[in-house]
Amino acid sequence: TTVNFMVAEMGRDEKEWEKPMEFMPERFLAGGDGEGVDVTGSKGIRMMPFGAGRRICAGIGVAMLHLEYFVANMVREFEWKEVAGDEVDFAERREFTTVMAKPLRAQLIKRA
Ligand code: HEM
Repeated sequence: TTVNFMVAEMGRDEKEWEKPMEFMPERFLAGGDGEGVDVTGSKGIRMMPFGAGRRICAGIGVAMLHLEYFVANMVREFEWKEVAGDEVDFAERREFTTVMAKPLRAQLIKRA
């Protein structure tokens, strides 16, 4: 039989996450409820962006390394701002996938 895990619902579980529907990336920093969260599913599963078990993403190591490297460089090199009058809206909008009602239109300013 097919068992379908509702991965998005894991991230909305109030027993696991403080204010799950709020965009709080700082929750993954020291002291936050997501500090050191195991994304491989070897200790427990609170989120599984790369799947889990035998068919877990084969690129998890390279993906985590390069995403951190990429984001760190983008933040170090540029100041990120919303375009005035075109602010982000995190509400969900259904398209083929679920997307943000108004995604970020970023204005990037090169840091001095
Ligand atoms: C943020 C980036 C990425 C995310 C979120 C992601 C996520 C996933 C997910 C959810 C699966 C399915 C796991 C399952 O079937 O249970 C998967 C499979 C896979 N991913 Fe990724 N992935 C990412 C980047 C990469 C990269 C950079 C590579 C290669 C360099 C890669 C290679 C693979 C391969 C080969 C599989 C198939 C594994 C198998 O079926 O045995 N992924 N990935």
